[in-house]
Amino acid sequence: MSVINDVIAKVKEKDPAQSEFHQAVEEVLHSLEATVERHPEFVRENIYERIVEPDRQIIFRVPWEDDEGRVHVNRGMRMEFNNAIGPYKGGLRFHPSVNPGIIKFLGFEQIFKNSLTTLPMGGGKGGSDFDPKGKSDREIMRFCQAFMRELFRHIGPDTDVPAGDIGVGGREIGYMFGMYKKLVNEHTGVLTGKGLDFGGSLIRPEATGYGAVYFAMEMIATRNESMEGKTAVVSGSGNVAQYSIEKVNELGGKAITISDSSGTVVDMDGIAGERWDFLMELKNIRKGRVKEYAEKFGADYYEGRSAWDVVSENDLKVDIALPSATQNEISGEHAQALVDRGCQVVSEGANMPSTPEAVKIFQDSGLLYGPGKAANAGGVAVSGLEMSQNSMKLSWSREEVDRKLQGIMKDIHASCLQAAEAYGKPEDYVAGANIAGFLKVARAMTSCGIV
Ligand SMILES: NC(=O)C1=CN([C@@H]2O[C@H](COP(=O)(O)OP(=O)(O)OC[C@H]3O[C@@H](n4cnc5c(N)ncnc54)[C@H](O)[C@@H]3O)[C@@H](O)[C@H]2O)C=CC1
Ligand SMILES: O=C(O)CCC(=O)C(=O)O
Repeated sequence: MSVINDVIAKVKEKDPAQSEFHQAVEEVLHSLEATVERHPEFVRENIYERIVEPDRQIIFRVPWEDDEGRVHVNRGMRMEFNNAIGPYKGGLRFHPSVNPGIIKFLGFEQIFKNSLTTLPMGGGKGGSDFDPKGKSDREIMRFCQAFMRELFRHIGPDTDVPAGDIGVGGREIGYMFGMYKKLVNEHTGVLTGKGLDFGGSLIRPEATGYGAVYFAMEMIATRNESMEGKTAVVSGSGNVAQYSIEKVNELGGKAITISDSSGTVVDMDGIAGERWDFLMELKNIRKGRVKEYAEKFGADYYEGRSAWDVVSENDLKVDIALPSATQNEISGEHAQALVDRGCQVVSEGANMPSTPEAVKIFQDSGLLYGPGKAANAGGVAVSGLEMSQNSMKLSWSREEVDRKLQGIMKDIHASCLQAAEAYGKPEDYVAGANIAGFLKVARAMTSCGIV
């Protein structure tokens, strides 16, 4: 059996129920086949097997009290995956679907994504099966405090620096930061995505969405095209979706969809101006459903259908797809429908939103497909810039951070293409992202010995 197949078989044997983790490992390791012959030192040091095993898996109880005085117990976790090139870094997800396999897939992806940013950050991810939907602000605060009462002993500005992900935004980061500060009696950059008044960076909220659109622009530019006049289908309506839409509008494109777990809105007039402002208020302040947007502006609403179902079932023209909700949201059938509707670019704001069948269809069709670990790296890149600003005890202007973000996305795009070319997979962004992200981490692991 090849080194790669042997490692994949062991991963499946050890944790048979972790399908998302298997999926992420298979995708990355198959891309790395090309590195095996060229780097006997990585085989000798058994880097391929070492990199799929987290350094540490922390799982803990989170007891909290609701507004009626009832006590609930959720499960919290933090997968500290790999710190070869810097402190563990990656978000926290609060969603009822959270389990160790999902957090491991996210933590594993984060290793390569963080390496691609060129900033010194290792990979980690965490979260809880807590469901924020329908909870009062005080309940969210009590949950975040209870979560941090255990997590604080495992993290630190030079050890592990969490941030947001699904269900965790500025409000939750604020509550967790408050509890960390109370427990440790230190005001340090232990979390990113903080409020601007207490150490946050300008552009961090925007960074993942803006970055995914910057990455899409880099890809389109290889075909001498631009965003001007392009129609974009966006899934989700949270942080990543909101700022992807804003950037598409700013660059002369038109974003026509938003979705949540209840359904999808199609607004052929474009989600811009007062409509985008309404979305921001609806989702970030009132925590309402996208259906209200359709009611307010008379847009079409498809109950129980995802953005990709709607594309498949209707004759929607699509130039650009920006999946920004969750893993495996795009099936093979959805992918085929996108290709059939003329989609030219897929830039993944979400982590692993395309199933392996979808990825194959995208790649075989010749469409420009930017995998999440490259396309959505702008969020963690600006988190890295927040860490730098915290260490230096200064803050950069909006323009400065955005300029750095654009430079990083451009460089990630170039490194993907260079690595793909160098390892015999020209123009393959999946292979390029995996190989470029891996090489730096593998060299660091080799240099640091067997630890
Ligand atoms: N926030 C960040 O900086 C980064 C986020 N990501 C990824 O982007 C994606 C979206 O994250 P955020 O916008 O931060 O979260 P969010 O909590 O702000 O928004 C999540 C959105 O996805 C939708 N969603 C979640 N689960 C769903 C499901 N099972 N079915 C349908 N819709 C669902 C929600 O309704 C919501 O609109 C996730 O895959 C996340 O891992 C990736 C890189 C960085
Ligand atoms: O900003 C961060 O540290 C984490 C962002 C994140 O969770 C991700 O890139 O998926």
